[in-house]
Parts: sequence; C-alpha cells; structure tokens
Amino acid sequence: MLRGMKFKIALVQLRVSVQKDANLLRARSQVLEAARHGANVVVLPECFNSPYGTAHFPAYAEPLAGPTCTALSQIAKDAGVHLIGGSFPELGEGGKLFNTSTVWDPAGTRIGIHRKIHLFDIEVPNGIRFKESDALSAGNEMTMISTPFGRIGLGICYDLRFPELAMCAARADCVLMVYPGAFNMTTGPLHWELLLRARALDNQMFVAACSPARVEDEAKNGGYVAYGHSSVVDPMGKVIATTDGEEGIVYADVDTDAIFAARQAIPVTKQRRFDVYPDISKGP
Ligand SMILES: NC(=O)CCC(=O)C(=O)O
Repeated sequence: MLRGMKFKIALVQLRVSVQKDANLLRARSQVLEAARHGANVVVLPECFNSPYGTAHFPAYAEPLAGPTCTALSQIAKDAGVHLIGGSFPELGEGGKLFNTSTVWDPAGTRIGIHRKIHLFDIEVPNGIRFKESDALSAGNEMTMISTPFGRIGLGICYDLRFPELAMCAARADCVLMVYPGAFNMTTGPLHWELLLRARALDNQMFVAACSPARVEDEAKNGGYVAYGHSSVVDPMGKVIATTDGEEGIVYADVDTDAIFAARQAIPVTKQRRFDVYPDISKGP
C-alpha cells in the first residue's frame, strides 16, 4: 500500500426512476458533474438503472454485453474517471439473474465485476420482508480491483453485513471498501451508518457506500423506498462525508496516510491472535 496516495471519491446518490433510459442518462450527467468537481473515483448506487424489487429484475435484466455496460464504459471514458458502476440486474449464463456491479477505468475498459454474494433475504416483523433469492442467484467470488490509487474491495449492499469480506480486503492491502447499497426505511436508520463505521474501524480502512435517493412516491419507486445517506467513513471510524435522502453527490478526499496513522496508533492489525481463535466456519 502506497503512503501519501490522495484521491477524491464521489458518491452519486441518484434518483432512480422506473425508466431505464432516463436512469442511464441521469447517471451520465451526474458522473460528468462529479468529474468536473475533480473526482477521480465515482460510484453509482445499487440498482441504478432499475427499480429495486424481485418483480422488476427479470424485466430490467440484461447481459454484460448490453446497453447498461455500453453506457458505463462510455461514461467512464468521457468523464475520465474510475467508475464503480453501482449495480444492475444482470442476465447471466443459463438465464440466471445476478445483482452485478462493474468497474471501469478512464479508458472505458472493464477492470472489475462483482456479483452480490449475500442475497438480501430477510423478514423483520412489522418492518420489512424481502427475498432477493426469489429472483436472483448469488455470486461466488470476492472482488478486489487494482487502481492507480490503491486496491479497492467491492461488495453490494447486504454484503456489508458480513465483516469477513472487508477484513479479507483489508488484509489483501485494499485501502477502501465500496458498497453500492440500497438499505430500506426499517434497517437503514438503525444499521446503515453503524455497519459502515464498524467495517471501517474494524479494518482501519476507508469505507464508502452509495445509495439511490429516497423516492417516497410508490408510482415512481417500484415499491421500495431506499434510505439514502450515502457516506464515506475514514479508518478511525469517523463519517467524513454524508447526506440525507435527497438526490445529490457526496464528495470526500481519501488520503492513504490516514490508514497508516490509524494502524500505528492502534495496532490491532499486528496484535491479532490467530493462534488462539478456532476455525469458526464449521459452527460451534
Ligand atoms: N439491497 C439490500 O441488500 C438491502 C440490505 C438492507 O437493507 C439491510 O438491512 O441489510
């Protein structure tokens, strides 16, 4: 990991509509705006081109060689940024659908792909029931991308709840975990910031999460209200940039020196006792 590496990250909290073409155009203008403001790395939200809902995924799904990736490649190139293209419902081999994030360099070349590993299947009484696995298949690979600014680990939304991903990324020298994510109005207020700060502090790395804007109107939100609050957290667990539910762009300056400083001050990375912990993957 390089000391003194500085870059600006922008989280595009997009107002996602039910119209794919309009979403792609809006994403384009927002990414170009972020680039004009000096962003080097730009992130779009989970499901940035479609409403978030199992009933919608089949209708909006498209292959990697489809209009969404064509647009993302061109946007990255025109903006001259590293673009973490949120996620979209991908039509994969054998007709399987995935929640997929693609990453693009400033030449418009795809340099990473992440298929959501942990599907969002939950039932909170009097809160929310969602079963992503009704429509989607899970990805089976962790994703870390090499960029000129350092390595970046990638997860999608519910992946945030599984600390192992971020810990593996930190131990593989990633400076930043990025999560395109659309938390909801039940768990968002309680867990979103807490989880982002926990992942950052546990691993003494930067963490960024980019949500769609909050759209309350049911005719326009496809039946799911995203929490918003796209945020960036530093390696000490401090929220250094955030917002509310409105559409907008969140900017933060990332300086890898903050990672070294946190790890020097509180050296948990070197103090872990792997000789003591059992292999918990097999159960109690
Ligand atoms: N899109 C998602 O994975 C939502 C995750 C979520 O809201 C949660 O509470 O976890």
